[in-house]
Amino acid sequence: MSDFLTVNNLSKRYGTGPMVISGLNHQFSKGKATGLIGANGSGKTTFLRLVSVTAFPTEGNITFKGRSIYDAPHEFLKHIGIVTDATDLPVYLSASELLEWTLRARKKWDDNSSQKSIDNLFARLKFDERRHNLIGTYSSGMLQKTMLACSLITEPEIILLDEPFRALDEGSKKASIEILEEFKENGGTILVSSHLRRSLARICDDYINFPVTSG
Ligand SMILES: Nc1ncnc2c1ncn2[C@@H]1O[C@H](COP(=O)(O)OP(=O)(O)OP(=O)(O)O)[C@@H](O)[C@H]1O
Repeated sequence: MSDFLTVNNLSKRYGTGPMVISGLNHQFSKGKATGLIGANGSGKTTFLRLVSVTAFPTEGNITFKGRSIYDAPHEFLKHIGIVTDATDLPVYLSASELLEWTLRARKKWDDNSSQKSIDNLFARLKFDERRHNLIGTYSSGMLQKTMLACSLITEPEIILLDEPFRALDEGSKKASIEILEEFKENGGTILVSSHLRRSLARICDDYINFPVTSG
């Protein structure tokens, strides 16, 4: 689909600093995964912030189904799941409670089936009984699994993943990739960043390379 998620001549600088992203054009398609590849500081996280409407372009635009995502951010964000590089999850909830809260906030909670869906997703991600402990006690891998589960549980159209495998052990990484492949097979779109191209080889259909700019 040509008019799904489109990046038009996108540029971003912070304040009066150098351009971090310059004139980027790209079309993302349904059911495809795109790797965002580049060295540290090349602008991958900045690009994901622009797509998640937590930063705004200096020039250019991003459209979703023909409409600027900056015109109606909440409408757009209903369709999005996000795994960021931040770890500021609510420390006094458990992962299980956070997913319940997320489904209720999106008005997708179902008394009959939602708890089972949450338990199944955590089991597939190899997240054991500690998912019922408070998030404040979690390791970095457990935080990453919590965010991944949170991004998937609402069945979004697009997921944005910033280095989603960084803290995962091999078994959990393999399990996560299988879940992401299934998400794609069901028509989901994935934007995933990494500084290591080979870590994305199994799921990505194409790539955007982010060069480091010196100003
Ligand atoms: N809030 C900000 N204010 C000013 N400059 C910023 C801000 N956030 C990022 N930058 C700068 O923008 C550039 C790109 O940073 P960004 O975090 O997008 O890169 P990245 O490719 O995600 O890096 P990494 O792989 O290390 O996470 C860097 O030079 C960084 O210092």
